Amino acid sequence: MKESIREQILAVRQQSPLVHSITNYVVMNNTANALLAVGASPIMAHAHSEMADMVKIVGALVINIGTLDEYWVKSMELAIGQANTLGKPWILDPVGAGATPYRDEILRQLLELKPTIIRGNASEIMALARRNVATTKGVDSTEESTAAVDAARYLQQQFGSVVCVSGAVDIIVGKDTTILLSNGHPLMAKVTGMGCTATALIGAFAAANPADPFCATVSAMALLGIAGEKAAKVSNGPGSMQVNILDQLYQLTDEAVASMVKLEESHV
Ligand SMILES: Nc1ncnc2c1ncn2[C@@H]1O[C@H](COP(=O)(O)OP(=O)(O)O)[C@@H](O)[C@H]1O
Ligand SMILES: Cc1ncsc1CCOP(=O)(O)O
Ligand SMILES: [Mg+2]
Repeated sequence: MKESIREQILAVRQQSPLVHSITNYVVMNNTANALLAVGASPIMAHAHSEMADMVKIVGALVINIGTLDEYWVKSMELAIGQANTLGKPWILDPVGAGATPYRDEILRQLLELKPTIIRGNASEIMALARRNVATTKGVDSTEESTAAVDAARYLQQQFGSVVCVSGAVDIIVGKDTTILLSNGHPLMAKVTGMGCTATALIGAFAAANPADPFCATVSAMALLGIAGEKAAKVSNGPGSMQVNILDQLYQLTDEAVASMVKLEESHV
């Protein structure tokens, strides 16, 4: 797996894939900068009239419901329809799942379109699977990622998606394999849009490596976690952390990621 992570990082830098995001107002700038820092190319667009043409020219589509509304939901459906027709990977970030009935109903409809990859925090993944949802706190998790493993497995089996639950430990659930990554730093959760950034980077890795969405997800999460770890060492708080992560995403070599990754694999 470590060798595959190295190859995937190099593939993103060599190919510089174009990633289309329909994402929320809060994180547009952060995620565009993170995509550029890893060597990918961002485009954000949501006009109905250009969705089908836009998806034709991109390598992957990121759907993030953070600040959804009725117009944007239609944009999402048009873009996903085209991605599915063309066999391009699309990644769902169920921001705030469980917060309101509207959000949950839209997510139910989006799940039927079978995302290639789903990435959310534990509360969101549990709400998405409608499992053990005790509490929700908007966009932040009230649960540890380990509490959402059953929910992630359920989603994987039901919709065929690779499912990533992020948190102190990132858990990536594929058809036959589950990988746990223990990189990262608590300061990452103090920067808004860190989860959305994870999802955007997964988009870049899935675009460069469409044949292996599981490994693409592991690679993106490993890179971000290690960038967070290194950034935290030179940051004074959330403000400097936000910019230092971008520098680390830009500077980290594939060798450094392979040597620093804390990865545990289970075949279940
Ligand atoms: N306590 C923590 N320790 C280490 N890494 C963390 C921690 N909390 C979040 N992260 C990292 O921050 C990124 C965003 O994850 P998370 O905070 O779960 O997403 P969201 O912003 O959607 O709630 C992931 O790369 C995750 O590994
Ligand atoms: C605060 C907020 N409100 C709507 S979207 C959003 C950003 C959430 O970003 P993340 O899930 O990456 O923390
Ligand atoms: Mg989130």
